[in-house]
Amino acid sequence: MQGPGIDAGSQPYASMAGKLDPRLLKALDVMGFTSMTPVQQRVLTELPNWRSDCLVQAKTGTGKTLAFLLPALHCLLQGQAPPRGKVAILIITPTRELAQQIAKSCDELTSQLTTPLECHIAVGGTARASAHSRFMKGAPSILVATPGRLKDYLSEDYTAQKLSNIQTLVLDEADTMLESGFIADVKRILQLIPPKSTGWQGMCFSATVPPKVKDVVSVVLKSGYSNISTIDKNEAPTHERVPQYHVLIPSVAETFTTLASLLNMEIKKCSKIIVFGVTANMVALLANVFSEGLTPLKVFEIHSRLNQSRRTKTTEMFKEASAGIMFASDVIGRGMDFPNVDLVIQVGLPSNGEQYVHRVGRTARAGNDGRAIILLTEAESFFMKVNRHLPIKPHPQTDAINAAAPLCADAVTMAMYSIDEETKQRAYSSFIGFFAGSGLLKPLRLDKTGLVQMANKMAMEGMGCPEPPPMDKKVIGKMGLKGVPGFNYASGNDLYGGNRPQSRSNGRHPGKNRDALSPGAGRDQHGGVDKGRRGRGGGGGRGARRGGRGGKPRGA
Ligand SMILES: Nc1ncnc2c1ncn2[C@@H]1O[C@H](COP(=O)(O)OP(=O)(O)OP(=O)(O)O)[C@@H](O)[C@H]1O
Repeated sequence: MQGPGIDAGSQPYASMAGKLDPRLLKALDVMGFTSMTPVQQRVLTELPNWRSDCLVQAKTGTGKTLAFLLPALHCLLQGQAPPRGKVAILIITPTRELAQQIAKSCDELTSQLTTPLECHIAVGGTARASAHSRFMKGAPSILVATPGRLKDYLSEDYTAQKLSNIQTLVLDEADTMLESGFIADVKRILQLIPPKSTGWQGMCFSATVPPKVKDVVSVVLKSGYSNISTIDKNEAPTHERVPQYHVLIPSVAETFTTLASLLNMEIKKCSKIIVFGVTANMVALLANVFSEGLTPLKVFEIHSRLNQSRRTKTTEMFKEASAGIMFASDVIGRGMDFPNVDLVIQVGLPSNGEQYVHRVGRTARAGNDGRAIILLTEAESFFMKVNRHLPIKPHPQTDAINAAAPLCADAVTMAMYSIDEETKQRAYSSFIGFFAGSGLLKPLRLDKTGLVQMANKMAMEGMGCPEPPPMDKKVIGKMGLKGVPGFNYASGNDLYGGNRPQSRSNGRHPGKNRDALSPGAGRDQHGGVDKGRRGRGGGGGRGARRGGRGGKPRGA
């Protein structure tokens, strides 16, 4: 169980006998964890006491989950427990998968108690009624939640009563929880639980703590909180055990062939790989295309456009798998612990340097080794310049990868031919929406017309579309691109009207997703519906026609 280097130089857990609750120590033993990881050791030995507020930073995959669970559970077991049925430990995470993973670790840690502690989950995308009923009827001591569903629980007085005796509040992935996407929810949640003055402990954990986080951390931590970091100021926030490379391509049109070429080369060395794409719909396209015989490895797919039961099943299967490629959006970009991932590939830009670090951190966990590669266009290579602290070097086989890319063109074209137009259209639309809404046009030196031209090039040269995929005028307007030339305009009716031919469907994309045509169909790091970001535009997602139509392409 121990990774080869995870416990280097750290204390054995046996040294905590008499300090840490013996049932937790026994559970650690059963889990096979004999030594503390550095962050676990620092938290357990340096906090003034285990009820102290803290901001803790340690690299990805170094055991931060146990570093917050152990002191919180110890205090619950050894201190004055709240009345039965009331939650003592509240853990907030950005994604549903991470909530499920943390709850599992919590259950393992409490497995040696005679009367088990109940750890419940409150996340979106699941049957709310049954989870809520279990929560209300049960005796939950720990709740792991995503912000949207937690806010929903807290908005009902009788449910909020269950959370009226909080002892510890943990913000996992604290920097993202305190960023613009989540901070409003977190602040609302804080208004609905007992005030900080009641004395609950605040714990904030992340592998990345950009300076701006320290300005807002006071919403959960009281001044004078302990600041623990296992990362030296001058050190890169990624593992030294992860060589990191970039592969540059002249234009987005080469994305698919270059990725095919790169994977052909890499699977000689790596068998468990995660490929991150820029948007959920782009990930869906990649997963579909590579399922069409472009790789001998089993293909997995995860993003917010899939229903939660499928996401959960895929997560479990990929955790168990010894080999395979997971095409993923940022729903698994942070915190997720998939054992033995050899390689992380990022196709296109991450949302920022922090997100790059977290994605890379899906490999080389628990002391293991790994590699990371980012595939960017020449124009996107500004990412390396603005993130000079990241040790990303040119891939030593860039020339060979680029030279072999055209040889993959026929296979990619064939694979693209078998993909339904709706999947391509959604990828195209989300790609435009992502760039239009991200503030990336300036560093890319693109204007809006250039963006549409870039997307059209990708669609027609990379995805095999005979013309730019149709776009609803309203959606274009919402993206702030009204009047920009190059679109293949279509009204919602034309896009989804009754005279569409049958599209190929393999059951993977039920097409009930309205987001694909909305400007909100961009980044996927907040786990989709939990944040209430579902798009309003589009029409109810039925098939689309092969080859598109519905309006003249202008320009492009
Ligand atoms: N003391 C330990 N000894 C050996 N392995 C451990 C120990 N503690 C945790 N691990 C294992 O290390 C892996 C990474 O742990 P965890 O997921 O908590 O990392 P993390 O620091 O939270 O990562 P991230 O920043 O990506 O969220 C898990 O597989 C976990 O079981």
